[in-house]
Amino acid sequence: MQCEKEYDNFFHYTIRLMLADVMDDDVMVELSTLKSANSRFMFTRSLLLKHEMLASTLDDDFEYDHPSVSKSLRQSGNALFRAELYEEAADMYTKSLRGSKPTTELYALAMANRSAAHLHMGEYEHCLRGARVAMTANYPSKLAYKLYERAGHAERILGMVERAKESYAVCLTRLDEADMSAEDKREFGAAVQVAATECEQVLIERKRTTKTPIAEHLVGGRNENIPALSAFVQLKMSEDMGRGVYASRDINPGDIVAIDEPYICGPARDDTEVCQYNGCLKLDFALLRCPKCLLAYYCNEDCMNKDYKEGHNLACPITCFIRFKIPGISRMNELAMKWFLKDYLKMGLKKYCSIVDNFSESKIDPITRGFDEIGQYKSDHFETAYSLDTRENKMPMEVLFFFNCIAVDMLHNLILSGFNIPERYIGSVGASLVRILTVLDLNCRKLNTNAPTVSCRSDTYTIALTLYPTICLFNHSCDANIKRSGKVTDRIRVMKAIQPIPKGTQLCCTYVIIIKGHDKESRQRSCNDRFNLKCYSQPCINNLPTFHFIPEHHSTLAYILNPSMADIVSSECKKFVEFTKSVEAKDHCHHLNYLYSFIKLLYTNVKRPFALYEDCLEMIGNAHSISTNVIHVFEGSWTMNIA
Ligand SMILES: C[S@@+](CC[C@H](N)C(=O)[O-])C[C@H]1O[C@@H](n2cnc3c(N)ncnc32)[C@H](O)[C@@H]1O
Repeated sequence: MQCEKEYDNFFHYTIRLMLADVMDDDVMVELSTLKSANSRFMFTRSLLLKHEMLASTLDDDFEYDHPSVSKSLRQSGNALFRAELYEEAADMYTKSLRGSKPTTELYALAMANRSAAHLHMGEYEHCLRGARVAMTANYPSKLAYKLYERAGHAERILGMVERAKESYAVCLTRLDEADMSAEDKREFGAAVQVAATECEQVLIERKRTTKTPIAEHLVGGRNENIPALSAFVQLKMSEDMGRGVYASRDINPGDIVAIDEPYICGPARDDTEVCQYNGCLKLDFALLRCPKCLLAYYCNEDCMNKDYKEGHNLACPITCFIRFKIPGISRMNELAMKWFLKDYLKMGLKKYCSIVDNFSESKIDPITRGFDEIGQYKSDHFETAYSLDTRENKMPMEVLFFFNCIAVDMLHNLILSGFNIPERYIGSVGASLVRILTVLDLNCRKLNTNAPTVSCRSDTYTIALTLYPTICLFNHSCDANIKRSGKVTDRIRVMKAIQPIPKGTQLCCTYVIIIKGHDKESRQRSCNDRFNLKCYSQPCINNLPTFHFIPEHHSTLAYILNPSMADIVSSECKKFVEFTKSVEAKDHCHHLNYLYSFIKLLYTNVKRPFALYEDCLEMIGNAHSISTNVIHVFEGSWTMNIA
C-alpha cells in the first residue's frame, strides 16, 4: 500500500484496534457514513479512548543521571586538558555528557569544557556548537562570559563576523556576573573590546565593498486582489485544472510574477539547522536550542522569544511526544500544531472555533475560495491558508482515519500538558487539526518544489516545510513557464517567468516532472502517484515527444515555423552553440539578457520541442536560482559554502 511508504508507522492505530478486536473495515464504513469533520473526529476520539490507546501521562522514559560518574569523568577531562591533551580531554567530556541529563548544570559544564578543548584542536564548528548548547543549558551564570568569548573567537575564525561581534558584546555584559577581581575584569574586558572593534572594522569594510542587491519587484506592480501576484495576471477557472493563474498582459522571461511568504513554516529535518521561528527560517549552524525541550532551534534569542509568544511555550512540553511518539510525518505534525497554536493565541478559542465551524468547502465558490469579504486573497490570512485545496474527496478513507487519529493523539497530549479546552470546543479544534494536516499534506509535503533546499554533492534536500498560499494557486505543467528564483534557502519565494508568456496563457510551475527526458506515460504516472491527479497540461494533452525525439541539431529546417526567419534563426543557433561551449554554467547568470532574447526568438520561430530551446530554458531556470551547497549533511555537523 502506497500510504505505508508515505507515512511512518501508518498501521500504528489500526493494528492496536485489531488487537482489541475492532475490525478495520467496520471502522472505515462507519467513518464514511459520518458527514461532518467534527463528528468524524469525535468518533475517532471515542474509539481511541475506549480502547485505551492514548497516553495517560506525559512522563518521558529517558534514563540518565549518574551524576557522580559524570562529574568524575569531567574532572579526568580537566586533568587531560591541563596537560594540553585536548583530543583525549574532548573524548573524556563526551563520556561525561552521556551520563547527565541535558537540562542539568553537569551537562552544561561538560559541554562547555568540551567546546574549549575543540577550540584548542582547531575544531571551530564543534567548539561553537558546544558553546551555544551550554549557553541555553544550565551553565553557571558567573562563568557565562567565558562561553560568549569562546563563541566569538570561533565565529570570527569561521568568518561569521556579525555574530562574533554580538557574542563579544554579550560577553562584556555577562562579565559583570563573573567571580574575579576588578583588575582582572578590566584586563579581560579590554581584550574582548579589542576583538569586538576588529570585527566592527571588518564589517564596515565588507559593507563598503559589497554591492547592494537590486530590489526585486512584481512586473506591473502588485495585483489589486492578490497582492503576492503581479498586476499582469488574473485568476480564471478551467474544467480540467480548477482555478489557475493566467497572463492578462504579455509577460517576458525574467519578469517577476509572484513574491510570496509562507503562512506557516518550520524545519524539515533533524540534520540541518534551520531557525524554527515562523518569521525567520534562517539556515545556519550552531543555533541556540530551546532550553526546555532541547528540540527547537533558533538563530538568536529574539527569534526564540517571538516563537515562544506565537505558541512554542504551549507546544514545548509536547514537542518530544509529537516528534518521537506520534505516527505520520513528525515535522508535519509539529507544523500542524504550530499552526493551530499560532491562530488560537491570535484569535482566542471562541473566535477560532466559530471560524472553523463556519468553514465548509462545499459551500464555497471554487473561484473565490480563500478570498475575504472585500475580495482580497492574502497569504497571511488564516482563512486563505485554511481553504487551500486538500483533495480530501479523493483521499482513501484509511488516510483520513489516520489523520483523525493523529489529531486525536496530538490534542490529547496538549490537554495532558495542561492546555485548557472546554469539552464543547474539542470537536471543532480536533476537526480543524485534521483539516490543517490535510492542507499541509498536499500543499506543503507533496507539493514541495518551491520549499527551501540545499544541495549536497549531486543531491538536493528540502530543509524546511513551507506553505505558500498564493504560489499554491499555480497549476502544474510538464512545460513550466515560471520557476522559483533567488536564494533557494530563502523563506520568501520569488517566482519568475522563464519563457515568454503571451496574454491569455496560463502561468504554470512544475510540481514534479518536466518534458525533458520523460515521456507522457512516465509523467502521467508520476503525477498520479504523487498527487493523485491526471495531468492536463499542454504537453500531456498534445503528447509532446520526449527529449529523445528532439532534434539535436539546430539546422533542422523542418522545425522552422517562419521560413523568412530561417537564416537569422540558423545563425543565432550557431552563436548559441558557441555560447554553451565557451561560457560555464556558473556564469550564465551574467548573460541572462542574451538568453532571454534567444529564447524569445525561438519561441516565435521554431516548433517545439527543439533541443536548443529546451537547453536555453534549463539555463535560464538554473541561472535565476542561487543554491547553497552544504558539505556533510548527515553527520550531525555540516558546513555551508555559498555557491
Ligand atoms: C495547488 S492546487 C492548484 C490550484 C487549484 N487548481 C485551485 O483551484 O486552487 C493543485 C490542484 O490543482 C489541480 N491541478 C494542478 N495542476 C494540474 C494539472 N496539470 N492537471 C490537472 N489538474 C491540475 C489539481 O486538482 C491539484 O490537486
